[in-house]
Amino acid sequence: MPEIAYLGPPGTFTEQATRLLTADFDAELVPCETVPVALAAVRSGEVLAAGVPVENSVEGSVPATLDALTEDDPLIAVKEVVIPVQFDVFAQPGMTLGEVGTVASHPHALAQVRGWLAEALPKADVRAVSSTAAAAAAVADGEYDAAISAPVAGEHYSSLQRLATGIADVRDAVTRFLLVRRPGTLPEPTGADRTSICAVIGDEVGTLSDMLAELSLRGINLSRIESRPVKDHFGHYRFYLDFDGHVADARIGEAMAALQRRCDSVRFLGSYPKADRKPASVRPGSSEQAFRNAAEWLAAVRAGRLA
Ligand SMILES: O=C(O)C(=O)Cc1ccccc1
Repeated sequence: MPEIAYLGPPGTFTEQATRLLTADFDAELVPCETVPVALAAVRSGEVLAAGVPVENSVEGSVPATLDALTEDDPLIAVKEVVIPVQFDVFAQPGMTLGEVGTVASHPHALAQVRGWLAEALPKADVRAVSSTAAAAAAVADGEYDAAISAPVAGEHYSSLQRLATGIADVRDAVTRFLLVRRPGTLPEPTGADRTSICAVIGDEVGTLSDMLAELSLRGINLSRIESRPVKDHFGHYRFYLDFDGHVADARIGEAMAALQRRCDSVRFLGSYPKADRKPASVRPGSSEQAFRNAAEWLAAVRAGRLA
């Protein structure tokens, strides 16, 4: 049975997402302490793939994932899922909110309950740990007084009591997760796909706008752009781009080839079906047929077949 790594321990949001990402095959889920550890297990071949959090509707992208995707051998995303995230508070039995002196969670979770913490636990010492379930496990071990975790953590750490539920500052928050594996055959285009790339561009006038123009000229919808520093080169950045379409689509292929010419480097991070299954809107001049017609026309011109 293929092994699939995820940000553990059991009871994380990433475990729930990874179960959905692997719902169509038999998989054994392997908890890892961090996202880089999970991705290293994919790179070394220890596991087939990993489920990782990539972006949250409130707190933005997960920097550890973006960095770990690009700072070593290439990996590609083959599937995405978006799940709602709600948070509960867990503590040892008998403890009241007023007695909580230390509260732990994943940094992304802490950022999404800032308002609640300020109101309900204004004096508590807030500790960032590797995941929401790691926080619950640490509370069960007596390291902290309270954990902010996924509601499902209550099933895994059953010695704990739930002190509060639904504490997120923004209701309806969602997080996007990717299933990532070593490069190989790509998922088939579905007409409702997303492509992710990471591009490094020079510190010169117009390079970013030229890069974006390659997409807009071909009617490609950019759904996310994010920059992260190239760590050993102050002032240089990697740009992470998500756009609608599959690398097998003519307009996407042409845009990627243009980016490869213009940018210092481009890393392909995958083409995979969008979680919302919304088909890409394609302008008439950018359709597959339009590209085929144009290629045939050009071939004819070059062969001297036109009057
Ligand atoms: O710690 C977890 O449970 C995770 O899966 C990471 C995370 C944290 C907060 C929101 C979404 C994902």
